Amino acid sequence: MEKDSSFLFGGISFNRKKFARDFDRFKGKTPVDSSEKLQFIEKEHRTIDSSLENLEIPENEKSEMEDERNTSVVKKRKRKEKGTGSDSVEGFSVFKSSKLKKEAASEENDQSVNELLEGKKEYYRQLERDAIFRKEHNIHVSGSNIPSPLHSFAELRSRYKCRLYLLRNLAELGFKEPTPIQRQAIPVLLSGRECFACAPTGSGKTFAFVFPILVKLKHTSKDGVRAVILSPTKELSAQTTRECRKLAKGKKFYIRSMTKQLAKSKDFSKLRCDVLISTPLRLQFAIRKGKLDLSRVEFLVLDESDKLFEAGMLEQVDFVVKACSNPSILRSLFSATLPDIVENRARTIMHDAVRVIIGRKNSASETIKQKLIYVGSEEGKLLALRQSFAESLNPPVLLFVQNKERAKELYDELKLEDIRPDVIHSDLSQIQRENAVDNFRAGKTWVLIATDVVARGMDFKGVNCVINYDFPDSAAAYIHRIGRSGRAGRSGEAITLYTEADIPFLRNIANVITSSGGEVPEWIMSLTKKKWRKHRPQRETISTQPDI
Ligand SMILES: Nc1ncnc2c1ncn2[C@@H]1O[C@H](COP(=O)(O)OP(=O)(O)OP(=O)(O)O)[C@@H](O)[C@H]1O
Repeated sequence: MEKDSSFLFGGISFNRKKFARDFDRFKGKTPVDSSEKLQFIEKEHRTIDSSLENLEIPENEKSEMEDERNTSVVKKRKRKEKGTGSDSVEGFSVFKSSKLKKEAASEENDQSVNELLEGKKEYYRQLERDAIFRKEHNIHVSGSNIPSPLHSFAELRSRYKCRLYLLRNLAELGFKEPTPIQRQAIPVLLSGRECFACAPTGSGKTFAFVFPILVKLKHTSKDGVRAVILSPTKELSAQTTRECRKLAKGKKFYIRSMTKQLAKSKDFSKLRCDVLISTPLRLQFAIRKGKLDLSRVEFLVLDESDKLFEAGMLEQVDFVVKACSNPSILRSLFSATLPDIVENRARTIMHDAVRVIIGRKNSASETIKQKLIYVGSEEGKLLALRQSFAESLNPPVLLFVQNKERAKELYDELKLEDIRPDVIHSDLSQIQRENAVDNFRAGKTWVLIATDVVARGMDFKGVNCVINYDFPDSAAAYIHRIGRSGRAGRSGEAITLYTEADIPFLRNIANVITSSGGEVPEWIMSLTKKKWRKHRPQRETISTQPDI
């Protein structure tokens, strides 16, 4: 391989030093006499064998190449047997000169070496094609033996024998081609590899993990839970359950969300469940109290994994991970933000995982137009908001505040205005929260005031604008909040209001804006970057009523 072509292999870890002999072999040293030729051929076989073991050949290609090799060995054996037969013909073989025999053998061996070299060249060509394709789709990978990315959904049938019903359901959903994360993460999981995946908000991560589960489960079983998907919130669990059922339509799988009621079951032994979607807390509760057995779980997905690894949930996640004790379990982590600390922690529980990053790690979706607006003080926020709504209100709009108290206050301020507002936070009952989500989805409410409880994973189609009424408390929170708009390639808008108290943290958000192609005033970029500690300053009460 020439030096100048190696840029194509970005993300593929091929150790040139380790395989120096392989490179040398392609540099054109050809043996001359036949004994040297035979030694060369034997060496070829040995090196190619060991190379096949060490190189990053996708499993399917590896077995194809091995098939090819075996066929050539069988052919060779047959030819040899044929040759032995003629040797036994009396009066003929005895006159055959040993020189002729050697030449014939050498020709055969030359042919098989050529075949092997051609196989290996084809393998390199495939690597190069994969690298070009990944580059085109902004897919970055690391790990060994990484399967080729998908060019189309149809390939799922030819490469992984995916059932027709799944392809039909994809077509019914209107999905014409895989998104970048689906192109790479689906083959990784279907090849039986564990996976860390980081891709922008709204880029189709849900189907990237649900699809392989449904392909692999094939049919329903009475053997207990076979796949577990952990989500940080009940809303997201309910949404993932719905998406999973959509994809499984027409097939009798038991896909369940761990509701409060279900978690209280005394006995799970008779529960038919193929895929279980839950928050860590409810699952921990069910395992402890209801003796839910997860020892046969074959797939474990940690969705919004960085959130799941935060203090407060980590212990419950750890409990669930331990309960999924099947030694051949396949684990995967998905999020739009994957800090190094989470990756490092996760590596301790994963085996030979493939890392798939779409675009730049921890960055916002490029389809969202991001703006920063200075409002001076808390009072200025309400003024700016009312002015903006008066000028143009393009619903649906999501308004984020920093805690439930402020959500209630802002709702009280806006509830009588002609903007059809509603509110969602953790003090509401499950039914009230579900209604708030459903009404917003159905367009019955136009402005939803929310805490970070709906900042992650929620797929409200067509949210035109996200307003950070209160400055987010981390770059990750910012990325997830604004990611409720601009989903599945649509455009969106995100406005972040900031006061004097927020200025020290502006630079961190500005970095996210610039890395996703947005523009930020020079003075903000020259601020010193401050280490985030949850930025939730004490803010004045939201009210236009004068204090008495
Ligand atoms: N191949 C596809 N073609 C078109 N649309 C798709 C495709 N795959 C998924 N979608 C749609 O894209 C939207 C966003 O997908 P999804 O909710 O999985 O995003 P996500 O990457 O998980 O986002 P988040 O990080 O916010 O959780 C959904 O409405 C989904 O139906």
